[in-house]
Amino acid sequence: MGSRTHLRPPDDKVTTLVSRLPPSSTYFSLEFFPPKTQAGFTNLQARLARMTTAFRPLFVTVTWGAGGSTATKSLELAEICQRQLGVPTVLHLTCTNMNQKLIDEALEECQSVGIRNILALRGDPPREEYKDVLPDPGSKADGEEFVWAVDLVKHIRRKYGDYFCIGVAGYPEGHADESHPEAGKQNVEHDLPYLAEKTKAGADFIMTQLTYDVKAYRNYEERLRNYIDDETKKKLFKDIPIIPGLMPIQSYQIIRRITKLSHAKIPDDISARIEAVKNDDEEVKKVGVDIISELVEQIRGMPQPDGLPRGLHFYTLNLEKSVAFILERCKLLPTTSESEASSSDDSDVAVEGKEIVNGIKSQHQISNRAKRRASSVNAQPHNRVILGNRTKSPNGAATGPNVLSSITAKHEADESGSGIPASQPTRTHNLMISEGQGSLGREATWDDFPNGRWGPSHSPAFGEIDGYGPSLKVGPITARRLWGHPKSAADITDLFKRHVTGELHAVPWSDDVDADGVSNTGEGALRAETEHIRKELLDLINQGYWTLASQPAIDGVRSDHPTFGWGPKGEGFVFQKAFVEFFCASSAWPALRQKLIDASETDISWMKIDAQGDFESTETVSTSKTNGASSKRTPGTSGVNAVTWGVFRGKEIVTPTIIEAESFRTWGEEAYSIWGEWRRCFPRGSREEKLLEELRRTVVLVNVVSQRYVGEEGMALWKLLAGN
Ligand SMILES: Cc1cc2nc3c(=O)[nH]c(=O)nc-3n(C[C@H](O)[C@H](O)[C@H](O)COP(=O)(O)OP(=O)(O)OC[C@H]3O[C@@H](n4cnc5c(N)ncnc54)[C@H](O)[C@@H]3O)c2cc1C
Ligand SMILES: NC(=O)c1ccc[n+]([C@@H]2O[C@H](COP(=O)([O-])OP(=O)(O)OC[C@H]3O[C@@H](n4cnc5c(N)ncnc54)[C@H](O)[C@@H]3O)[C@@H](O)[C@H]2O)c1
Repeated sequence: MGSRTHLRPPDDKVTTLVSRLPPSSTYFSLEFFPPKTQAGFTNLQARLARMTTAFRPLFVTVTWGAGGSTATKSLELAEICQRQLGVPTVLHLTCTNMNQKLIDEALEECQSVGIRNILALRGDPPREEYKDVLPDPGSKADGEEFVWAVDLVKHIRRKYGDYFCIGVAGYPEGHADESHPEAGKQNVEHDLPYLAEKTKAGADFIMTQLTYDVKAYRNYEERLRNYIDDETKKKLFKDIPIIPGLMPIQSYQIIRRITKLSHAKIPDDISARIEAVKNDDEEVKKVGVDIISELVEQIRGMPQPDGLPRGLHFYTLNLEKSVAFILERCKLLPTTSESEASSSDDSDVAVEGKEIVNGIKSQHQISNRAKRRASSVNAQPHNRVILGNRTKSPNGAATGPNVLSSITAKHEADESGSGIPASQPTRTHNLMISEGQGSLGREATWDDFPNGRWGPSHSPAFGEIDGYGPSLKVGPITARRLWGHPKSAADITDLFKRHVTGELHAVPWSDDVDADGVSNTGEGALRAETEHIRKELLDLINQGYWTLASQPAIDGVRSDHPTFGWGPKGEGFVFQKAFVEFFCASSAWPALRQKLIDASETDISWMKIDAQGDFESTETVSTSKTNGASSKRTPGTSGVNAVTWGVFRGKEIVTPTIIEAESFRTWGEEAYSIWGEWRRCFPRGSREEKLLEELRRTVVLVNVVSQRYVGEEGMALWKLLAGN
């Protein structure tokens, strides 16, 4: 054990919580990731308070960025969940590609805040350069090396005894990566001996990769339950909790990307239902709720070993509405008492009044601040999905002390409950969240386009797709296959040219690429809209502007337009301002900067950042000019620029793509770390490695938007940038 003084922790181990549930009951857990931006973090706290109060999961889990990239934020979030909200928390922890001292620091920190559960993972395959990064002397046993998740399980057991309850990952459709290409693409049988090894080393429960394939999941669970370990000749997984991972469907783009990233198959019938509504986000969410609710029912119908409660794990992506609908539809929530029902029309009182205790009160105060902030950008308070057949659960509510009042609370549940005691108006809250009623409903926005182009940075879901941190998305072998061995800036220019002509489907910064280097969406290298500005983009690339993203100006085309349309079909019009984002040499920046400053500020807005985090924009320059009394605009405005918007019948204006300073800065950090990851695909000291490091240090990242989108003026951006 570590040397620090620790709180006497409650027995919040997942296995203990499960053992206290009534036989054959159903429980669920929720996964969250640390948001990228400070505003997102603040808003997530409010959302967590709402979700844990209203949904009462048995426990929550907090992800860990691969290589420790989110270490501080993950620990902060886990502490908020465990201590402030009093919800038993599982911290995910990976063990590869980071200074291994971090692992013990994280485990010690968990002890000091009373966290009793770790999901022990490998993370990305280990990279050579991390082999020498040893932990502090004495913390590792001789010969101990972190290569697989089992090494972390062993380390935790050796050093921390049985303080932690340990979960490990399972893969119903098989695990896939470059570390064992000889095993074929995905092979459940290949994984089983290693899952057995993790269990024998001390794992207490298995949590699975997300799946939409109920047949594959049924086979997997059956296979595990009947698996006989070669060494012990025992049925090793006979009664271990196996918790299937389910991800609510938030948008067409997200499900396409996430299933590719996680190598999960979408069965044909499910795929057809989603494809049929793919251009209408609201419909996708509705159908998604149906699909996941059906999966939940099918999984609940599968036999469990005697009396073992059935667990379900929801990957929330920090979003709340779809989960609220699914929990409601599947009757996974405690019922509403009469008094609760009567409070539903008076939601502000119900939320902020006497039933909210201790820390949670302040959480709701935070959420009110968040509400005010949210209303300033992209607020869509009346967004709602109407679902039929909402019935009240026939089972009684769970009883017990108030979990939110103390971290030592016990967790008990009846047959339908989730395991968290019910002294809050939980079902009422849930209905408010899903139906958009009262203050809870207003706060619980859909975050409609959280991972589309660049949604609002204040969304807790902003910018993440899997919550495991920034990444090149492919391993070294695939990176070299896709992008070759760059030895000069001209080689990089060539890659970008090939990308924009459609010959190469991804550059290292593209989202649309999975671990095998294949397009995620299957829609090809670029969106169809890019065709309209291909010539202009190629001109820019030839000038040394390596373009990463762009869009042409659009002046009110119908929402069912085959190239530019989105949103409810035939019910509105969509608009876009032209923009482009690119890297260019820092030596080219002063002249370009001057050109942008000389352009009319009402026509152009721009932002620039470099590897050191030096940020400049129209507004910072404008502010400094104001100090010299030459500005034409109000300084210090928020830096928020809606560049795509839609006007639909009966709705507020929808703004799926917003360019703003905070998200640009966050993206900038990620974009430079991708240079760093690409560099590591080559041997130390090689020409390629030196070139990529040199470029990482010296290029600047620039984003330019033209405010003019009407008629001929829509081409003004390209003319400005092309002109010398
Ligand atoms: C529920 C869940 C949560 C996750 N959370 C995170 C997270 O927060 N952050 C993050 O970065 N990633 C996360 N991941 C992703 C995970 O880190 C990756 O899937 C990783 O590639 C494998 O991790 P693992 O723990 O399954 O590794 P392992 O158990 O080590 O297995 C990795 C692969 O290697 C094989 N293998 C294991 N041991 C050996 C051996 N001795 N010899 C040969 N082959 C072997 C296995 O069969 C498997 O194919 C999560 C995954 C799941 C399912
Ligand atoms: N500025 C920000 O705040 C911010 C934040 C996050 C992400 N990003 C950018 O978004 C990209 C991924 O986001 P997304 O998946 O939502 O974008 P996306 O897939 O919607 O792409 C945006 C548009 O850029 C075009 N495009 C793609 N690659 C291009 C290239 N190399 N050159 C010119 N145009 C190209 C696409 O065809 C599409 O029209 C990242 O690569 C990054 O450049 C920017």
